[in-house]
Amino acid sequence: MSPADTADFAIQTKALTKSFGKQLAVNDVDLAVPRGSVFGFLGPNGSGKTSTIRMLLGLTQATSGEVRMLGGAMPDRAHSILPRVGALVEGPSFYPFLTGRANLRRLDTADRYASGATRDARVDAALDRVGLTHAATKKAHAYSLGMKQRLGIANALLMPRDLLILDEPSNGLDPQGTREVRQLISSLADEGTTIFVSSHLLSEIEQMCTHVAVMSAGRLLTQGTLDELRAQGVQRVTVLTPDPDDAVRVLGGLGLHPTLAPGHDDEASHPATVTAEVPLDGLLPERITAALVEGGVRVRGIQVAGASLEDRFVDLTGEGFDVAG
Ligand SMILES: Nc1ncnc2c1ncn2[C@@H]1O[C@H](COP(=O)(O)OP(=O)(O)OP(=O)(O)O)[C@@H](O)[C@H]1O
Repeated sequence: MSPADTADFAIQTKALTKSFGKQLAVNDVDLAVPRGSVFGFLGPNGSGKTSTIRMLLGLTQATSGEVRMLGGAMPDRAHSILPRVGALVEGPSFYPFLTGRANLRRLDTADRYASGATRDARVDAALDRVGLTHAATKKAHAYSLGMKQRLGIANALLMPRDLLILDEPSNGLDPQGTREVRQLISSLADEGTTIFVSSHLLSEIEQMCTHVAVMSAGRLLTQGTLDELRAQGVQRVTVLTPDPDDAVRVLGGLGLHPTLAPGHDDEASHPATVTAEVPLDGLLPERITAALVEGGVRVRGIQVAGASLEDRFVDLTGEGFDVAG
């Protein structure tokens, strides 16, 4: 990857691979995360998200492949890149009997790029940024999970960042905590920070991201904007009719591959359901309806519905996604 190729990307990987013994946790992954995006890194548990993130940040060595972040090669240029990258990986750990503010001061002290002269101001600004000023003097053990997660994000924000990498930031949070984290991510994105956020929850990615990449069993199945992914799907036509055989014939004549829903009792007056996939760039609904009517099919109902992102991801991964918020 030449630097010119990577100028528009906050993160770019090429053939990134990590194996643990015989197991390929991350298999030949080419990620391209545009600058300014909120990029959702979606995949079921165990699909290789955390291993990828750990390689991006230089926390573990890649078995093979390349990583560039903010235009520089990792891990060679880590010393100039990492100060511009904030990260929340595998849940923050804090000293329970120190206050939120004292915890952040401690963590900042451990950062060799952070200046002691500006520490107090930066800690207070980060607490303010995540809405924890009121709880700054509370001990961390008294924080709710959502507050702890926000304190973890505050830690990632102690220095000005061009890129934030957040591994499952809503893990273990209740709906209110999830909402708080989502709002925080949106407002950080509004300020121009590129955000790379992993999740196993499709609904979460759909609500806050501009882009998404889908991982399954170590492989990157697809990536792009949410709209691009939706556009890759298919639509489905569903016809309710007492003339299912004619409907199958007419739809077949339009080049579709219709199927009759099971359970039809062949009783002439009972409507049956016939469905077929329709390519998104294919037939218009009105053309399908006209062909059915012209073919003598008594249409009691017709619906042409787009595939949801969820359908698309199930198609891609062959597994159900956790869609709950
Ligand atoms: N240190 C390790 N040693 C051996 N196997 C590992 C190690 N770390 C991860 N793995 C395996 O690699 C695969 C990918 O794990 P990884 O944690 O990257 O997935 P993930 O998508 O982040 O899932 P989760 O959300 O559950 O963490 C899993 O099968 C996991 O068991």
